[in-house]
Amino acid sequence: MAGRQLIAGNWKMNGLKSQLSELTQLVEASKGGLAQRCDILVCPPATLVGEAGGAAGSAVAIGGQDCHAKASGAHTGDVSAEMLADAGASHVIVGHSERRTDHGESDAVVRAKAEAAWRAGLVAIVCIGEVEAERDAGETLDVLGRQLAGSLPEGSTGKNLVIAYEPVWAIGTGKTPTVGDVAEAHAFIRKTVTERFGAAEGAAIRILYGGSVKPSNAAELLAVDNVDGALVGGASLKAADFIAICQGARAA
Ligand SMILES: O=C[C@H](O)COP(=O)(O)O
Repeated sequence: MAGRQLIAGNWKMNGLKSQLSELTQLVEASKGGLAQRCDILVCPPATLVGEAGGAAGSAVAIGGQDCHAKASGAHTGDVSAEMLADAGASHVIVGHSERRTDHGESDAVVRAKAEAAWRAGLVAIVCIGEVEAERDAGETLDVLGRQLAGSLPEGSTGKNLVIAYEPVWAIGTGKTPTVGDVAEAHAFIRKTVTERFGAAEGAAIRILYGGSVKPSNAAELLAVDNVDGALVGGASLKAADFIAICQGARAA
């Protein structure tokens, strides 16, 4: 178990400036005591990272949703980890299944992006997870093992890395694995990182669960062994829902 839980919101490609009023409500709740319960992170679209950082102050951490592996250069439309850090981000999600699917990102690309995050001083949130056919074929742990081996850089620690386990079939579908399945996957991830990075870092690396987390199931999922927080998509867009999920965090 890695101490305080981290509840991270991923706004994905949602959010105009008006969405920042939801962040403002979250900041108020954080200052009002929610931050004592868990660490809170919001990853808005890149267009809002700077403004979100200004609104969040130190009450809520701000992260990016992706970064390029290089620091700068001729890569139209891309954003570097250095740019995110410069705008006020402390974290960046890499290897989300939507990036892996929409942009063909391989484990090697994800690993390079995690290293880029570190170069810029950001915490990398590396996403892994099986698709439904792999789950149905009983291949979940094989897939996770392969993705961990390929996506995590050498030198991963509890300070520079967070892992998000997101079964792809549970993302945005309202379907969630059983708590037993979540426990099995997280125990496997813990064992894998402990074997590779040693007992201290293996224990310190936070492993988030993601996929249809909402106020009604958050406390149950967050109580599972080796679940060190949640990566929340749709339900992070409404402050009231996200606050309710944070309130489901296990007391440290
Ligand atoms: O990054 C977040 C995940 O993809 C989960 O999304 P969701 O909560 O909308 O299922």
